[in-house]
Amino acid sequence: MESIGVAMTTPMFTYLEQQLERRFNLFKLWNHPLDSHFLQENAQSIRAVVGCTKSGADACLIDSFPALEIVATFSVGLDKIDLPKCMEKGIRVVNTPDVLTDDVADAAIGLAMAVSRRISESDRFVRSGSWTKDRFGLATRFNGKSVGILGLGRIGSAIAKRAEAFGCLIGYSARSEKHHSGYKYFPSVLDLAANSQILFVSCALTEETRHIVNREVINALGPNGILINVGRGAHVDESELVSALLEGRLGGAGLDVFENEPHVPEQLFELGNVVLLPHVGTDTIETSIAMANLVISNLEAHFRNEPLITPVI
Ligand SMILES: O=CC(=O)O
Repeated sequence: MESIGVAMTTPMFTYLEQQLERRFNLFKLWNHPLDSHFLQENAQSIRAVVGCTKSGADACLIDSFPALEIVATFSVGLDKIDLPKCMEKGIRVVNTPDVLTDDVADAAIGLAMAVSRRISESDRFVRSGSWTKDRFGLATRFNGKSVGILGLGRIGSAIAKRAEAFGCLIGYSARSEKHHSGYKYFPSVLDLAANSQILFVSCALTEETRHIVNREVINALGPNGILINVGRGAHVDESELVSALLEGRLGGAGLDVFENEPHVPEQLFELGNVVLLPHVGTDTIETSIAMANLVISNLEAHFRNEPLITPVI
């Protein structure tokens, strides 16, 4: 397979780069301006694109490679791939589901715990020397809270399972009711938020779920409510979130994702009731290796004309 051109859109994980380099003719696109010279020399040999949450395959990139057969994303999220375009051109698409589910769910619970028990804030209190002069105030418990989950897919279900172990009462919103889950279904996101003390966002980003957490949903969650987002930044109307936190209309937030990564609204930096992560929900060594291996196995299967392991299209 050494002669097959594979284009990686941005640096994502050194191990993945090394494994791709061993098997394919790897083009690291960040080292090559996508100019006419590069395309003239290489476009015909590039049969696969490997993208990620930062940089996937938009219509322009897809059109640049006329021999493109498959797009593999080093992520479960598909929002950086022009799926209709891939469908139209008969380009296969694969992602990395399942292997990352537990780590994202762990990160979500970690954020909920960090916000409710004020863990990051109390860590800063100790480091700054404030403990020698003052007492740290009270937090609120995580266990036993009513939890709402937006999207009861693989990750949402893993969050629910963990929250259940903490004695939380689970409700969810999803496109359809999952009768076997045993959790309370809320057809309306607004009702879910009104009945939750902590709202987790873990659905896929689509046109229907963009800004699904809007001003009304935030207000329904209320001044004691906590929002946890491990989905995508665009699930939440970020400027509404910032003003709700500044005005005390929302109790707190734990965010792994933002609308314009890596840029985060600076007003959030001043708020103690907010915990901010740099989109690291999947970033453990174990999961990253499993994701990379899945990308490789899918590409190898494709080029051997074998069934794809995790096909999207
Ligand atoms: O955000 C992470 C992913 O989509 O895998």
